[in-house]
Amino acid sequence: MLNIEFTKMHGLGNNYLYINLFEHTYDEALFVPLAIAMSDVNRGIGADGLVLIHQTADADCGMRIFNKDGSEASNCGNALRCVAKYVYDRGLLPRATFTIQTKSGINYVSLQVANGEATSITINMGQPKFERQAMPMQGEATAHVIHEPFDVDGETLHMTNVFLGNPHAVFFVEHIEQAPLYTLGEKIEKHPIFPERTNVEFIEVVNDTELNFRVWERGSGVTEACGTGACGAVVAAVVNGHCKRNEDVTVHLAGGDLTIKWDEAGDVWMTGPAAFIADGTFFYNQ
Ligand SMILES: N[C@H](CCC[C@H](N)C(=O)O)C(=O)O
Repeated sequence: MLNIEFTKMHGLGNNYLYINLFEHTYDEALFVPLAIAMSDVNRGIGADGLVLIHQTADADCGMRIFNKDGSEASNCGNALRCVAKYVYDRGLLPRATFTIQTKSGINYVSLQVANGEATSITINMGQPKFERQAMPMQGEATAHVIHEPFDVDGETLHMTNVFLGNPHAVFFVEHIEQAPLYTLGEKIEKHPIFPERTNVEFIEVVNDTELNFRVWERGSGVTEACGTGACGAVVAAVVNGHCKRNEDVTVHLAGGDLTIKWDEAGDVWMTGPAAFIADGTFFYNQ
């Protein structure tokens, strides 16, 4: 049996189990089954997935994220904010600005701090891509998908695709509470047109600086919040003429609000909270 020390944290209710690889070393083959076992709410701890905090020569620290089905993703906005809070509050990186490496690149982080704790975290989430090949999505490799008809389960929706280190299929709806999250979320996630699946976001435009948002996440299902998804939603809203570049947009997710801006330089900025829930030991029977 392996005793696995972990910290549970959440970003607007999107909760992960964090393992500090600055202090522990495990076999690489362990992480996928461990993500599944620890995320299980009945026989494990219960979470949306597993996040590894590790050292890297390319940035001040590194992060890997596994969804609760064990699939590894290349980026995670809520986990980035939680990792930033973890390494600052626990003294691994006692600085208010630093970089975190993910599989999709290097993210610049700046913290608002009070009494030795990070109270709000701002992250440069990089520049969006729109080509089908980026998602990836079948069809003409360099084509963009902006408000295009998309047939699923006998319905025709209009889809906008945005890649921000991970794929987002974004759909605008009249009323967010009527979004077909549970009826179509998984069908879109696993649609054969997406060979590596996709995250699925439904957006209601409140006005040009406010969006209501719900998400079906690849590999985790419905979650309270999705940071990369909120960034993708704002980018999709701008390219569809609902919001403006270089303006703060408030995204109302089920778990709370994020402030997102797609600036003139092309970078997408995300600002929001992160919180500790518990420290613990998981007794893992391999
Ligand atoms: N399910 C996502 C990873 C987690 C992203 C989300 N939790 C966020 O905060 O960005 C994927 O497979 O691409």
